[in-house]
Amino acid sequence: MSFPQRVRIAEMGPRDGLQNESMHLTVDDKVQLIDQLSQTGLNYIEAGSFVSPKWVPQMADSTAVLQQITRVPGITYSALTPNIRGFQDALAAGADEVAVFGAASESFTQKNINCSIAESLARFESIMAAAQKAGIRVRGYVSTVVGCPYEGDIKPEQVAWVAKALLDMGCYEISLGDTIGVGTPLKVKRMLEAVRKQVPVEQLAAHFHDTYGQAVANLYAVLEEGVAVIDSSVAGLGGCPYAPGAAGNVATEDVLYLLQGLGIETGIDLKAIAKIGQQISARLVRANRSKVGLALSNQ
Ligand SMILES: CC(C)(COP(=O)([O-])OP(=O)([O-])OC[C@H]1O[C@@H](n2cnc3c(N)ncnc32)[C@H](O)[C@@H]1OP(=O)([O-])[O-])[C@@H](O)C(=O)NCCC(=O)NCCSC(=O)C[C@@](C)(O)CC(=O)[O-]
Repeated sequence: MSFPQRVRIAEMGPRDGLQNESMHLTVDDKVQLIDQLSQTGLNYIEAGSFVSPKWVPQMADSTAVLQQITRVPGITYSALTPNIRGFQDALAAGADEVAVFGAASESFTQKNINCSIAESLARFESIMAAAQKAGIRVRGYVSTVVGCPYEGDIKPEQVAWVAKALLDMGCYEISLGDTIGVGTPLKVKRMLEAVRKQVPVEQLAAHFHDTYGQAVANLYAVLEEGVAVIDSSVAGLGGCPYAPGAAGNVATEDVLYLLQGLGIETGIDLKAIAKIGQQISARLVRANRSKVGLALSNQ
């Protein structure tokens, strides 16, 4: 396989990022972040999630956020929905698209959404039916695709099975999450090899966390195999509340720098993203976790 000519970045900062930052931002702060990101050339921003506020209090104000952002034509503002109630709330708030989220590990599924993998798939079926009726596209996540904080290594065939189940129920794209960032290039390649026997590579996205600093290397490995959609968070914001110790998503700045070096188009302004990364890190009173962002800020 050869590298794709163009890659679509799905910006996760406002959702995956902020859901796990200890400082809770105001609605105005979140709206400002999304509005700034909307001016950088991104065309996909995950803006919030419609989950239980007892489980993830940081996302409790997603309705207000989605209602107050300034929408830029051509950008998809998406939201995470674990059940039919979340789907209805996301729809009412004006989400353009929703995402269901499952996992390849039974224990992680229990800790994250309080049900088994089979029960989660049944819940998603009802979201799929409602989404189809409303004309809304649904993205599917599979978490813990190489390792689970509770079960250790995960078999590639198990990931392929869950990914195929999401595809079969109607998800247009499956995002493969290395939730705790334990992957290495060989491991993610082996996982991808199994998944692409079940799901066309054109319908796969890579969602890698950077806990062990391997995310950019892992992305290089899957780009070589033709994956052309990458999830990332400005300044490497976040982590996962049910994956203790996990770092945030790979930083958008770091991904853009990698892609620029490979001559792969994204249409996104790296300097503009880096500036936002510095600002949001300062607002959260935390270090910027993008090496590229830090390097650019010193120029
Ligand atoms: C799925 C549930 C709700 C089940 O939680 P449950 O406790 O089994 O559900 P329940 O139906 O018994 O409801 C419990 C309470 O939650 C309420 N509730 C129920 N549903 C909703 C809703 N949609 N919105 C708002 N409230 C809701 C419901 O009304 C009730 O309220 P109470 O009567 O106690 O006051 C819960 O486990 C949950 O919200 N989990 C979300 C966990 C989460 O958001 N995790 C982070 C996102 S996943 C991730 O980050 C990974 C990813 C996607 O990025 C990829 C990767 O990195 O791998």
